[in-house]
Amino acid sequence: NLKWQKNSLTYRIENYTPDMSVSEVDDSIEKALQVWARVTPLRFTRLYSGTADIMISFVTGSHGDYYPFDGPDGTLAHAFAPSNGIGGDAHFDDDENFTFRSNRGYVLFIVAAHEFGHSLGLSHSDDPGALMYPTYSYRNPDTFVLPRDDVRGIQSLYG
Ligand SMILES: CC(C)C[C@H](C(=O)NO)C(=O)N[C@@H](CC(=O)O)C(=O)NCc1ccccc1
Ligand SMILES: [Zn+2]
Repeated sequence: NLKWQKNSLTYRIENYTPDMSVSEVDDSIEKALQVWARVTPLRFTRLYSGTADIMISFVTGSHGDYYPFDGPDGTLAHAFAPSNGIGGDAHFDDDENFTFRSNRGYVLFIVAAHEFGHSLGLSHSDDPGALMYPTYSYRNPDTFVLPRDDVRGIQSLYG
């Protein structure tokens, strides 16, 4: 499944990292989804129970899929391409220090926006300025604008 066959998607935040407040996590996740919603017909609805298309969790080490996390740094998170079941789900390595906007630690909004790119069907980009470039670089969440390469990529799927 290259992409979702529907424009209305649901998400659920299953648990929280101790690194930030609940409202900071909620805000980071919501803004990360809006990054993609703004340039596509996609719409996201939050669920507080049951199974959502995009299940979001903070986990460490082995956590029930075949891709155990690796402690601090290295892999920060992973997400599964569109499909039913684990498809779309995003797991964040809670051995990282996630932050709301500081450049100490990893800005959750930026990591989440990258992961949701995968959740929607995007692979990594070789454009060093792209959000979907394989490695994290700090960007100010207050001034973040989705780079052109990412707009092109997502609109080739859902434009
Ligand atoms: C092979 C995968 C599982 C590596 C994994 C990733 O790309 N997740 O989407 C990851 O955590 N990559 C690191 C970089 C690395 O492991 O070398 C990363 O910084 N990912 C988060 C990221 C990347 C670019 C922009 C924003 C966030
Ligand atoms: Zn990635």
